[in-house]
Amino acid sequence: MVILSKAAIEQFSYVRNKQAAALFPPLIPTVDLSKPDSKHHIIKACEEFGFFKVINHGVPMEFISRLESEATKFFSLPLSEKDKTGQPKPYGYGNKRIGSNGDVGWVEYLLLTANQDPNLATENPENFRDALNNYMAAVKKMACEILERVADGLKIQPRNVLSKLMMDEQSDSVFRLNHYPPCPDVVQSLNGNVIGFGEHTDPQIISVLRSNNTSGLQISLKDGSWISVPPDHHSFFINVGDSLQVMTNGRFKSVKHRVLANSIKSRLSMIYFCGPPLREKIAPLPSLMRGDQQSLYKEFTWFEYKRSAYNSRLADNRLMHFENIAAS
Ligand SMILES: C=C1C[C@]23C[C@@]1(O)CC[C@H]2[C@@]12CC[C@H](O)[C@@](C)(C(=O)O1)[C@H]2[C@@H]3C(=O)O
Ligand SMILES: O=C(O)CCC(=O)C(=O)O
Ligand SMILES: [Fe+2]
Repeated sequence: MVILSKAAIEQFSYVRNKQAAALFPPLIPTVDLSKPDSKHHIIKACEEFGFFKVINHGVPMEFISRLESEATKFFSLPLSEKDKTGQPKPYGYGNKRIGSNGDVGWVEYLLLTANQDPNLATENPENFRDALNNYMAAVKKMACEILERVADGLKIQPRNVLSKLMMDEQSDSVFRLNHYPPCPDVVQSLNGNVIGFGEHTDPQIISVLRSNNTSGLQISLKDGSWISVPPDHHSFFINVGDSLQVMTNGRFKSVKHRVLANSIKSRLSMIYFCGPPLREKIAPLPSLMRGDQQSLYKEFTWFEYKRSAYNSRLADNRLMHFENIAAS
């Protein structure tokens, strides 16, 4: 067996990445929320990538930094302290295991409901809770604005047809803090990749992601190739989720994404998943359906979709079970 030196391994992964970058230059669409015409850019990005970056978002940097510092303090606690939060069922503190169907990754996380006061079992959780509430309120407002611009861009009325789902008191939104510690195995693995969070699509309407300046997030393009998303700690990234794919009858595609672990730097990300109320029917918006166009999906509620999603593995195609075969 040939044993490769570390330098040789690095050379391999450099060549691979260089080729990928040459073929697929970084082309993440950026939307400036301060621009009145941003709705057109949002629609284009949702159609082409199911993903875009948001600048001039209006979320105070102070809220972001405070939450980052509280989250860093939380993840620095001894494991026994973090475990007091309780295992994720689905909410709680999780370490390496993602969901309950056998997925694992180089990650620890805190998963919380976004609509109730977070249940934090640490000593003096007041500052953390306060930072979470301020951050979530500001991000929710921005997500609402984005969904209203989506409605405007799609020329559908009323403009809160999508945003009202996540603004509903009973919306089933989720908040997640992910911490990816530096991973020593990255340099030892042959292709230089260790999975932090395996490939998947998010089940909700949209997800609003912010991370520190450590790379790792990748999105899959329509041709199946992966591109790295350059980190930007001042900006947010929006993922189209499965529910929005259905509501647009497939015009927008939920973006497949994953996170690769980093050998040197830790990554901290915070994601707000905008979910509808459990009772909500998830179906194509009638005003988007032309003539005799049929729904690509059978009718289902968010409760039904969520139940099915939480019984699936990360990489599964969750919408497959809800496709309307008669329409294809
Ligand atoms: C493996 C799983 C984790 C997940 C529930 C699931 O069974 C399949 C969907 C996963 C996902 C991906 C996006 C979000 O991070 C998440 C909270 C969600 O709503 O769906 C996770 C779920 C989880 O970690 O519990
Ligand atoms: O941590 C990240 O940057 C992304 C994680 C993710 O996709 C998720 O939690 O659903
Ligand atoms: Fe995700």
